[in-house]
Amino acid sequence: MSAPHPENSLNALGLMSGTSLDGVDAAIIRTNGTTITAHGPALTLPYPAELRRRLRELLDNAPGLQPDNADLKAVEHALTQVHVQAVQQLRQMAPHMPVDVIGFHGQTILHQPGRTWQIGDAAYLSHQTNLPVVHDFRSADVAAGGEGAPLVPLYHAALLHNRPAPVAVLNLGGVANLSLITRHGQIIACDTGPGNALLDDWASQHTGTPCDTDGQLAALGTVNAQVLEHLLAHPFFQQPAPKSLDRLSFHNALAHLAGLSAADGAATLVAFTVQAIARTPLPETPLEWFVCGGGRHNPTLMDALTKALPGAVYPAEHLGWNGDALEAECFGFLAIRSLAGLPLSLPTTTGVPSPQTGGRLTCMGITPWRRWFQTVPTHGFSSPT
Ligand SMILES: Nc1ncnc2c1ncn2[C@@H]1O[C@H](COP(=O)(O)OP(=O)(O)OP(=O)(O)O)[C@@H](O)[C@H]1O
Ligand SMILES: CC(=O)N[C@H]1[C@@H]2OC[C@@H](O2)[C@@H](O)[C@@H]1O[C@H](C)C(=O)O
Repeated sequence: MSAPHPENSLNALGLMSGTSLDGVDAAIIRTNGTTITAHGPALTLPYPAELRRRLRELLDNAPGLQPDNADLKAVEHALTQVHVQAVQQLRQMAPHMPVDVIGFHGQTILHQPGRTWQIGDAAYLSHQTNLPVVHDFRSADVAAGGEGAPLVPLYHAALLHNRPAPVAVLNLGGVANLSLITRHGQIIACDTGPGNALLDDWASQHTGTPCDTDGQLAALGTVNAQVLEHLLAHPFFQQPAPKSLDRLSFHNALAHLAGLSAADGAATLVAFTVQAIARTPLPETPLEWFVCGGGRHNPTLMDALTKALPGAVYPAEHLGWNGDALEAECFGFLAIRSLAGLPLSLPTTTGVPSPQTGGRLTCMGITPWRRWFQTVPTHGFSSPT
């Protein structure tokens, strides 16, 4: 299939609710699914503490839950309502970029080999916003034998198209993942290990704060080398890429920190995140690493990364990107790729046997698209009124 023409670009609003469970990231981009012709505004709408607590409870219980479970449905509705608000607020901020379509990731509550589960009510979101919604981005990849994650590498590659290779993007979310673009333009990707999720849990247990704000606790501690090596002995690190993780894949790791002071535990968890990245085998060594995701706000983590990684380490803003909005932008980008029938994943990003399309379209109120539909030859059928 030939690449879509830049003039066929649409304004896509991407929505991402990540593994940190902290809120919804929303961003607008203009794209044809290959190039990004404009970046619009972005915002983050935090979840109320009670919703965060209920989401965490869902994650902990997800393996035994039925899709029609009443609590699950209630949380899904509350979560979707926050997404609706995010869309409404962002549209008000961008009257110059009227939204054509929403890319809605939803919230992953379970991610295991052969099974990935995102909650979020696309029909309600579409109805409330009167916009078409592309969602369910991971199922087709998993059904075809892929990991279903990470999906952001094709967006990273689009952003990096004129950067000297080898070059990498590193996302430090609840889970960390990287994309490497090689000299020959190959896109290699995987989840690397924990990002901030364990550190968040540790900080919340020891200081009552939702994260180790500005890395202050970890900066006071000393890495326990023995515990660190124990953590890095997890079988995940022996698996070849592509590979992916669940928010709770390393949940038991905190038990290995028992007996450490709050500061030493935090320092050891920072080293765990960093060493998991530094030890990920890559076919080429990146000249530059561009770091996005909330972890780049943690100076202790960024300093440790800079020391451990070969090549220069920069926050995403070094290239003028918004490092808090990249994943949301990505799901706008993938929504357009889905509509254009372009792959969302590759054998080198998710392990899927061949480049894989994906996403599902839900249209409850398609007013913006009626104009478009009415221009399409109807072969004897009349257009909807
Ligand atoms: N000032 C800060 N100091 C330390 N950590 C911070 C700071 N700001 C954000 N973070 C970290 O960033 C996390 C949120 O990151 P982000 O929003 O990228 O995660 P996510 O998108 O939910 O995760 P994922 O990419 O795995 O889906 C917070 O949970 C926190 O750990
Ligand atoms: C199953 C799932 O939701 N995975 C997330 C998670 O958060 C980071 C990492 O693990 C990544 O694999 C993925 O998110 C991004 C957006 C991705 O698919 O690329």
